[in-house]
Amino acid sequence: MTELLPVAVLGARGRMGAEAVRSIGAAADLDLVAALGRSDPLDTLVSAGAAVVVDLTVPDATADNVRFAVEHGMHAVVGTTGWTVERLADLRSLLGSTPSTGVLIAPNFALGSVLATAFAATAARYFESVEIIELHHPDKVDAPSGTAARTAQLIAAERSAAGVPDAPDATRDQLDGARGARVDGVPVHSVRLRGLTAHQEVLLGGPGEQLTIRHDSFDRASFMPGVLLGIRSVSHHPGLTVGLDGYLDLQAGPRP
Ligand SMILES: NC(=O)C1=CN([C@@H]2O[C@H](COP(=O)(O)OP(=O)(O)OC[C@H]3O[C@@H](n4cnc5c(N)ncnc54)[C@H](O)[C@@H]3O)[C@@H](O)[C@H]2O)C=CC1
Ligand SMILES: O=C(O)C1=N[C@H](C(=O)O)C[C@H](O)C1
Repeated sequence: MTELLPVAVLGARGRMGAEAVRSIGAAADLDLVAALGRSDPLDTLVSAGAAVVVDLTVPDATADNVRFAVEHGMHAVVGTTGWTVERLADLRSLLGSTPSTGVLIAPNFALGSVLATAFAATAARYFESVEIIELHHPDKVDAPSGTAARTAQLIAAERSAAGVPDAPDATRDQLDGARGARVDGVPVHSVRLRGLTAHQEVLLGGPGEQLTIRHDSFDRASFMPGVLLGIRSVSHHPGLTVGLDGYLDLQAGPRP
C-alpha cells in the first residue's frame, strides 16, 4: 500500500484554510494530520508528524510559520500574502542551510490567474501603457493583492529586459491615490466590493488599441487544484519557488 503524505494546514478556520482542509481530506493520497488556528501551538506540527505545511494565514504571521516549518524539516506551501523582498531574502538564506527542503510561495493558486499573469507579462513588452486593476471581497486585509504585486513585478521585469520606456503619464495635479499605487512603476488600483471573490484586469494600451487580460475566481474552489499540486510537488522542488508557474510547464507544445 502507498504511504499517505502527512499534511498540516495553518489558518484552517479561515476562508481559504477551511476550503483546503476539505480538499485535502477528500484526496486519497493525502493525510490531514493537523488543522491549526491562530491560538494553536506550532509544536503540534511536529507531534502530528506533518511533512508538508500549508500556510493560509495572515501577512503578519506567515514568515514565522514558514521559518518554524523549515527549521523542523517540513516543506511549506504558502498562499498567504505579505512576502516582501526582504522576507523572501531571509527565507532564501534560511533554506541555504536546509538544502533538501522545499518552499512554494504562490501568490495565486488558480491556474487561470497564473496564465493571465504570464500572458500579461509577455504582452507588456509590446504596449506603451499598462495598468492593473484588482478587485476583491471587502474582508481582505491587504492591498494591493499579492497577485497584483507579482503581476506588476513580472511586467516591470519584462519591460525593463525589452528596453520598453516608462509609460507616459502627463498627470501633474491629482488627489492622493487617484492614480493608484505604484509597484515597480506599474500603477495598481484596488477595488473592494461585497459580492466579489478575486478578480484582476491588466489593461494594455497602444496607439488606437487596447488589450484587456482578465481573470475571475468566482469561488475558492478555483484555488484548490493548485494547492493540491503544490502539496504533491513541493518535496521535488528543493529551495524557494515563487509562483505556481515554477511547477508548471507554461511553454506551448510543438505545432502540428
Ligand atoms: N494564493 C492564493 O491563491 C490565495 C491566497 N489567499 C491569501 O491567503 C491568506 C488567507 O486568506 P483568507 O483565508 O481569505 O483569510 P481569512 O482571514 O479568512 O483566514 C485567515 C485565518 O488565519 C488565522 N490565523 C491568523 N494568524 C494565524 C496563525 N499565526 N496561525 C494560524 N492561523 C492564523 C485567522 O484566525 C484566520 O482564521 C491571505 O493572505 C490571502 O490573501 C487567499 C486566497 C487565494
Ligand atoms: O485574499 C484573497 O481573497 C486573495 N488573495 C490572494 C492575493 O492577494 O492575490 C489571491 C487571490 O487574489 C485571493
